[in-house]
Amino acid sequence: MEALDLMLNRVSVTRLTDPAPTSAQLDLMFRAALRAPDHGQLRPWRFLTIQGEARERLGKLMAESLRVRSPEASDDALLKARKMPLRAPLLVVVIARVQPHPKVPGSEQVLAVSCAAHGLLLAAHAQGLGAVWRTGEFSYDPYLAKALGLTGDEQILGFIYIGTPEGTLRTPPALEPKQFVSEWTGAN
Ligand SMILES: Cc1cc2nc3c(=O)[nH]c(=O)nc-3n(C[C@H](O)[C@H](O)[C@H](O)COP(=O)(O)O)c2cc1C
Repeated sequence: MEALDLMLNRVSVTRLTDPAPTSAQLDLMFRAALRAPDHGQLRPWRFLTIQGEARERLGKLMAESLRVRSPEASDDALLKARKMPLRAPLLVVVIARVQPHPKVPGSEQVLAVSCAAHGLLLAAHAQGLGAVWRTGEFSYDPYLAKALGLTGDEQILGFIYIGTPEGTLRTPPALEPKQFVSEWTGAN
């Protein structure tokens, strides 16, 4: 696939099914992620892959974390939480590990990890896989972060759901650059 075709046409895919990416496909996705721009080459990222039965364990943890956060959560809400990770054959948890640095503020480190997540999405699309970046309440849940082994300087930037697209891909929305871009000349 041409690089520009990829960048112009990537869309998120929410309806995902088996098969999961192969380990060779995943390897390429992570290699693309690791090419993210990275001020100071701090490599401020870490990723967890979760597939197969581990998704059920993650769903159990999500339901537990919801119960801890909202003891009044309904059975329906708990069941929904439990099933969330089953929406794709494989999930990548994107984790930012912000470290103190004299020249690179934490916000820039988070931006670098966010670029890495975009690299994952692009490399998934380039290989005919489908992927979608989700956050939601569980990305910010300290109980879940701890259960997943995150330390105090780490944060979840998202769960990337990856699999085989079910059905045809959406047409990307046509946005006009001129709505967002203007030239600054410095004159006047
Ligand atoms: C940081 C971040 C968090 C997101 N979280 C969610 C989410 O929790 N649920 C969701 O449906 N979309 C979420 N999205 C948006 C989708 O990933 C996707 O970009 C959006 O649906 C537009 O689709 P497109 O990528 O095909 O343009 C998130 C995007 C970003 C960048």
